[in-house]
Amino acid sequence: MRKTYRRAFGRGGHEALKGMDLHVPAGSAFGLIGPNGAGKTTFIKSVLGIVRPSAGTVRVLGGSPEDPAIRARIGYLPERLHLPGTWKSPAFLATVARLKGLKADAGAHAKLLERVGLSDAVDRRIGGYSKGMRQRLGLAAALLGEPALLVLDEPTDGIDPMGRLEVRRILQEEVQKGVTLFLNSHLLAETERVCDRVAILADGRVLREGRLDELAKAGARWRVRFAPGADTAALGAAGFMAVADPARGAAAGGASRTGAAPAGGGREDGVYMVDAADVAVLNAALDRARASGALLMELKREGADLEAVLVGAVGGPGVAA
Ligand SMILES: Nc1ncnc2c1ncn2[C@@H]1O[C@H](COP(=O)(O)OP(=O)(O)OP(=O)(O)O)[C@@H](O)[C@H]1O
Repeated sequence: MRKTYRRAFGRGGHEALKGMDLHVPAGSAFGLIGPNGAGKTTFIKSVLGIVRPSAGTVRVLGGSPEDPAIRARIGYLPERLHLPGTWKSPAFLATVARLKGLKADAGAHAKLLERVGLSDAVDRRIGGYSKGMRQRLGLAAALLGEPALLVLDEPTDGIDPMGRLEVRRILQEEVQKGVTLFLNSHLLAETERVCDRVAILADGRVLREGRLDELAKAGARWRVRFAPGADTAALGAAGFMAVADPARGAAAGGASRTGAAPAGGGREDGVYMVDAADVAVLNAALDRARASGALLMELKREGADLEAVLVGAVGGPGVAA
């Protein structure tokens, strides 16, 4: 799929999506991540039928996103929520339900508000809600009518850690029920906790896509500390890179993930990095290190988080638009 935003006058335009091909399996919890301006919102809008692709097609829940029957099965939480400040949340949900063509069901709406932790705030005007409360109300609105697909743009924006836990629990319950979740979040830890699949989008193209555990495994890096006196040359031959961190003393906790020094330049504190796609490779490297007389003191997985995968795919700071 391609999307070029045309200029109002004259020729040309801005190509936001440059040949994006993405399949989101039904029932998955799918996270879309990428730098600012990558095209994430454009893609979401095309899934919702708000933006029409310049080339290619979008199929959602087996149909067209422009089909009202398909749209009715999608719950959407936009990044920027516009809520009527003078209203109260039950009236807001009732109106959204009517717009979605759902039957009026005050009891179901009350349960939904309880589920998102807003039952104590039903008598208050929405204008007085905190950012987190507004997000929760938006989530309740997205959940109206038990959608088959939930598209959430920054759902935990402004929500405190306990609230995030609650939102995550709700999203996990939905996925367990068979709902497909499509999440766009800058909070990578959130995506990591909620999603089982991830696509990395940058400059209008999908750079990586797959199961989170597989993407993470591919970039697995381990931080290892050996007892003083290890043979650095032998460790280098076994794949261990001495960490080059000028800040002496920060080795165990604060050295740069990418700051590896050539083998042979090992530091007194014995901290090294080793890349190992799986535990078998890791253990083989450790066996080689031990065979050279090195004694293992600490071992910590380093490169398997989503941030490392993203930086690895996109190329590190400075690429964000
Ligand atoms: N209506 C529009 N008209 C023209 N250009 C647009 C329009 N909407 C988005 N763009 C451009 O398309 C590109 C992709 O924007 P988009 O909002 O989809 O990115 P994004 O990944 O959601 O970014 P962010 O993470 O900052 O929200 C950007 O360069 C943006 O300036």
